[in-house]
Order: sequence, then structure tokens, then C-alpha cells
Amino acid sequence: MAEALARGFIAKGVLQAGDITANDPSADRKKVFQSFDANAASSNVEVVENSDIVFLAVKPQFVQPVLKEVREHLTDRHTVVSIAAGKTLSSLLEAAGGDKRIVRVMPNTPCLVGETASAMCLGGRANEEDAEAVRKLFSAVGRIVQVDEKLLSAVTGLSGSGPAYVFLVIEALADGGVRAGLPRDIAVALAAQTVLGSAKMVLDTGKHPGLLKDMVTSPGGTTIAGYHELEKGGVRAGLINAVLAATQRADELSKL
Ligand SMILES: NC(=O)C1=CN([C@@H]2O[C@H](COP(=O)(O)OP(=O)(O)OC[C@H]3O[C@@H](n4cnc5c(N)ncnc54)[C@H](OP(=O)(O)O)[C@@H]3O)[C@@H](O)[C@H]2O)C=CC1
Ligand SMILES: O=C(O)[C@@H]1CCC=N1
Repeated sequence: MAEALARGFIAKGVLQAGDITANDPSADRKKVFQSFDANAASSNVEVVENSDIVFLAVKPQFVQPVLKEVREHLTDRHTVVSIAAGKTLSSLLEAAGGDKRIVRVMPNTPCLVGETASAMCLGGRANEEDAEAVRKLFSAVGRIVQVDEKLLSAVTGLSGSGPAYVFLVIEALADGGVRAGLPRDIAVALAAQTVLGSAKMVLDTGKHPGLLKDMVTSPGGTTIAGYHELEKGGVRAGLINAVLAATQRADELSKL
């Protein structure tokens, strides 16, 4: 995720590669950052010393140890951004030694192509200036909204994890096309472009998705025949349950 964000910020020109310093226990992962001209650090403390905005992009269970490792080096200059699922502002502030400017962001991987759906909330002494700095970065690589922290698990369940659900949908649509005789590459391209175009219609027209669905569905036609199968297969309930299960998992992670 750190790589996706760094590449996205650079591609959109909101940061230069030389502005970014990254650390990772794996030398190979550091080389990935160096391959696009970002700086590799030899420690997390060095990252903090080289940065104004410090991204915590480790797995949730490593967030508190990493914060404790660097907290003596966090000063008034720093905005700390945690993207870890489930890690609450209060636990982040406690591990950071309190009195810090902390922002939680839940992004998603499409930041890599400038189309992230992200949400943020502010903690500790984080102020409108911190919010604006974070908004500037994430709006360059997609959209970001500000929410109350109590909604961030639901954001994680919907848009944080959501790309995986949509990839499943694209793969399954393409499988359907292949089953009906299309070559695989054409089926994948048509499925992905259909998802892209449909998403753009929802965002650009502001129309309810149900109304847009009705516009495709001719009486006695092809679409209603296919759509009926989706309802019989429980696709709608499956997606609702996926978001709920991922939201609950984000809540569980906050208690570990
Ligand atoms: N993947 C996604 O789509 C999203 C992820 N997130 C959040 O982003 C965070 C990272 O997720 P993801 O990128 O998938 O996970 P990864 O495991 O791919 O990335 C985490 C990286 O942190 C490294 N790391 C481990 N310990 C340290 C340490 N002490 N200091 C510095 N680096 C360390 C890991 O190295 P090593 O592998 O060698 O241990 C690994 O390269 C998680 O908290 C997740 O909840 C949020 C939104 C979306
Ligand atoms: O699967 C996860 O836990 C992370 C958080 C959101 C997306 N990926």
C-alpha cells in the first residue's frame, strides 16, 4: 500500500520522488522504492527525521511498536498519518506518547491509477492545516472524504477492502463471457470497461444506481434474464454481507 501511495503521489505530481523516504525490513522492498528514485532509509527514525508527513503503512499489529520506536523523534513539525485498518486514534496517540498531530486515513489500492476512494479523521492536535495537507495528497490520487472515527470501520469494509470484491466481479463476468465463447483477453477488457463505465455513470449523473439499472433493462429482454439469475444467486446479499464481515473484522483488529 505504501508503494501504491508513493507511486500515485509521484505520478500525479503532488510529490517528487526525492521528497519521499521509505524504510522496510526487507532490502528488496527498499530497492522497489529506490527504483522510482525515492530515498531508502536505514531506520524508521531516519524516515521521521527526513519527513514532515510520516505515513504508518505497516500491518496493524506492528503500528504500536513502530510508533513507540519513533515517538521521541516526533515533533511539532510532523503530521502522522496511519493507514492501518482498525487502529484507533486513541491507541495511536497512546503509542505516540500523546500530544501529537495524528490523522487516520483509509485509502484503497486504486490510488495507483489516480482513483482511490479514501476517508480520513483527525486525532490529537491535528488541525485544519493537517487535514488540508492530507486532503491535497489524496485528492490528487482520487477522492477523500472526512468522517467521524466511528465510521472508519465501515469505510474499511466498503472501500478499503472493496477493490477485492470488484476484482472478483470483473473476473466472474469475464468467466461468463469465456463460457459464452469470448476469448479471455476480450472478455476481461469488456468486463473491466463495463465496471469502469457504470461507476462513472453513477458518479457523473448522480442518479440512483437502481434507476440506471432500470435504463439497461428492456421488458422481456436479455438484461432482466441475467439480472434474475443474480438475485437468485444471492449476489446482492453476498455483497452486503462482505461489507459487514470486513467492517466487523476492522472492529476486531482495533481490539487486538
Ligand atoms: N492493502 C490494501 O489494500 C490496504 C491496506 N491498508 C493498511 O495498510 C497497511 C499495510 O498493508 P499492506 O500494504 O497490505 O501490507 P504489506 O505487508 O504488504 O506492507 C507492509 C510493509 O511493512 C513492512 N514492515 C514490517 N515491519 C516493519 C517495521 N518495523 N518497519 C518498517 N516496515 C515494516 C513489511 O515488511 P515485511 O513484509 O518484510 O514484514 C511490509 O513490506 C495495513 O495496516 C493495512 O491495514 C489500508 C488500506 C488498503
Ligand atoms: O485486508 C486488509 O486488512 C486491508 C485493509 C483494507 C484493505 N486491505
